[in-house]
Amino acid sequence: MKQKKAAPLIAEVLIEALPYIQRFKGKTVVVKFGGNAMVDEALKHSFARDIVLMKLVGINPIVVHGGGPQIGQVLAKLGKTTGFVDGMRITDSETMDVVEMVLGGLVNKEIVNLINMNGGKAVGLTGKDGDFIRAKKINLKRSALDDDASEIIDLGHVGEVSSIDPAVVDMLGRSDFIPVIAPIGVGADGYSYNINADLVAGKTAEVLKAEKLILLTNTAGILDKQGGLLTGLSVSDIDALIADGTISGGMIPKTRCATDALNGGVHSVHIIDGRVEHAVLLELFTDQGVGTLLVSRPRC
Ligand SMILES: Nc1ncnc2c1ncn2[C@@H]1O[C@H](COP(=O)(O)OP(=O)(O)O)[C@@H](O)[C@H]1O
Ligand SMILES: CC(=O)N[C@@H](CCC(=O)OP(=O)(O)O)C(=O)O
Repeated sequence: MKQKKAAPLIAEVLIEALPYIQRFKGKTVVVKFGGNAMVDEALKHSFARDIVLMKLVGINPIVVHGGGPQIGQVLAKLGKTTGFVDGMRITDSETMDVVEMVLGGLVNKEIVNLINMNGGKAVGLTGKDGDFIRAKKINLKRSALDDDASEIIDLGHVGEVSSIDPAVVDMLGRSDFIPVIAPIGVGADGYSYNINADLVAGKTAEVLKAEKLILLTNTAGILDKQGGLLTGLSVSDIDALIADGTISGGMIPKTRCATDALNGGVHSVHIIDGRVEHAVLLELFTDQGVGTLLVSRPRC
């Protein structure tokens, strides 16, 4: 039986959420669910419930998902290995087929199903649906920070977003539906492109003029070299942390997309710990928030 004295606490929590619900009602929030955050069933359900609750209180959640580890598992079963450069998977034609099957099929439909099982109405999309994510082959310089570097690394079918048509996602989001987007784009040549999910989330947030972009991952946020949590970071702080090697691997595209989104008008970006139950609700509706907050300018 529930203890009676918990009731004032519940009321307190709900009241704490009220100003946030009022502030975010009618606003779009893009939530990126990273493959590393999809670690166990309970967490996946808590994520889905958070998304459903957001929709019910009048926020417009748009889910963009990853699935890097899930792609890796299927590739391993097929006896195939792939390398990464700056957090991007080198993607040959065979790997692209696996990426499309895993992201557009397995992972996308799992998330759609989870949201629907928890009372939402999710609709899964890849960038091919309605031709809404146009992609082009990514040109990665030998050093991501060196604009003058002449050597381009060929990552195969890895793309970057050339444009996003917001119409289909906007239409779904304005109705009862919750769009769930797999990060696959289509080129002018009709080929599929494997796009890092963080990049798709950032561009989607920018194009939809989202209030917030929330990136769930498998760390407490951006950590310093001693493992301490960093927060209140500006675009210039991020550049410095990449240059000195504090930010590396998969955190590079994540922070790059975050800074692009901030420069593109998204109000705030949060990198939060997807291993914590209800991390999205804790970030949105509580005074303390969680994880790393990124802002466009240094805070005074
Ligand atoms: N400074 C940093 N702070 C936190 N994580 C970092 C940092 N630098 C590199 N990383 C790595 O980035 C990973 C998150 O990126 P990624 O594996 O692509 O996750 P996701 O699947 O959530 O997109 C972390 O698990 C960690 O290994
Ligand atoms: C180009 C590139 O690297 N694409 C990613 C797409 C999935 C992704 O981004 O998944 P996470 O968010 O779980 O890392 C990949 O192939 O793994």
